[in-house]
Amino acid sequence: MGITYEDFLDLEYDPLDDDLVCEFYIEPADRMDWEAAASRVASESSNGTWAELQVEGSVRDLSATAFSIDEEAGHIEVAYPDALFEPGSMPQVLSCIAGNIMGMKAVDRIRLLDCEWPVTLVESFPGPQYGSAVKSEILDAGDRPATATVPKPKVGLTTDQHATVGYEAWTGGVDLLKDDENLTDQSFNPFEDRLTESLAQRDRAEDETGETKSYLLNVTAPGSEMLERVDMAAEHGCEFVMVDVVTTGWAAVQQVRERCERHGLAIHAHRAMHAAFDRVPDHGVSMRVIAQIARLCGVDHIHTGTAGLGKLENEDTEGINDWLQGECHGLTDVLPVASGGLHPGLLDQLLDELGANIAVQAGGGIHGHPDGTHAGAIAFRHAVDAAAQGHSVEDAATDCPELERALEKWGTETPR
Ligand SMILES: O=C(O)[C@H](O)COP(=O)(O)O
Ligand SMILES: [Mg+2]
Repeated sequence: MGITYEDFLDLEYDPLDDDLVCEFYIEPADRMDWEAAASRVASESSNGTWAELQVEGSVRDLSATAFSIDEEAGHIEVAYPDALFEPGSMPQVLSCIAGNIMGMKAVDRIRLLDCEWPVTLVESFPGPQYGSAVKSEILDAGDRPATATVPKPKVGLTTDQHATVGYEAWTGGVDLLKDDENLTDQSFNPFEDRLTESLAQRDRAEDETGETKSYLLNVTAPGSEMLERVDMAAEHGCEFVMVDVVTTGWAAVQQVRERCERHGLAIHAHRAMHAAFDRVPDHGVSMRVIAQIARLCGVDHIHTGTAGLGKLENEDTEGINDWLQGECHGLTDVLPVASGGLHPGLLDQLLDELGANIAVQAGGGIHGHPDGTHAGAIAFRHAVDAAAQGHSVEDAATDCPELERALEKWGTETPR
């Protein structure tokens, strides 16, 4: 007797401890019942196909099982046996659980909502080196949020302008200068020049302020070039690299993680393009799962949104942050980064929602200050410190004219 998709459904199945359990939202296609749709998801994402297969023996041990169907919520759960996966290979894992099934005609919509990662699979990945410990091991942020800024315009500043903006922001109180997602190695601001000039300004800012400062240097590049940029960052005394993790791909992130361990560098993950997977609520891969993948692969920071306060659509920032900072078979946590349309007037609300164990990043909310970057950085840092101590930004503005000016300009409104 062969294997058909019906073999991939067992509503009595109790997942084993080392099964990977995935929760999906699905909408079965026209004339497809729930059981048929759920079993096809389990089949196509493990070792079945549309046709009956004439095979016997241990190959069945690699089959996934759809074991729960909640028609009202549209949720199904599928358990995947450990042996289906190549340990430590995120591309292979994703080619199963978020592969062909995303385009399968048996379902009109399918979204990977959440995963329960078993210890065996988790232990095959490195996880982060530092996580939220970057705040004390690399920076002087202590119990307050770490602060970061992206020079704006996001591309087009010369190297000298970029490094000067860094100096102004660092001396205004910001911990981290950050490259933007689409700034890598362009003619107007070449990678190595930017690295050396920014770090020279960083050293100057550290001498003047007595605070530790660092730089989130975007090393995103194709192939071995990215690893060479990681090496360069370490040689020049940078403590972080930044990677556009979705556009660059998880295999490359895993390579960067390995190389960063050699140098003791922390990884800041920018999630540009995540919304192609997670913005449409009934299809794709949730940001929660993207964040889980990033933690397993070993990033130390990842952007998880602004709890709806900033300029970008976000899904459940709080829940994602809780997962990133919760227990997962001993993995180091990840420091979530709130970024995208933040300004000082939003920080008390943001910290109310997300707590202080985060990094907060503002580009426009610092460089768009009426008195420029330095004043913008002072306002931003003052608002962060006040919010971390439970004060409202309005109260905090009474002894900080820069913050008062920022509030006059932006109030406490969400930008668009
Ligand atoms: O990469 C980022 O996080 C953005 O550049 C944020 O920029 P903004 O603070 O101006 O929205
Ligand atoms: Mg950006």
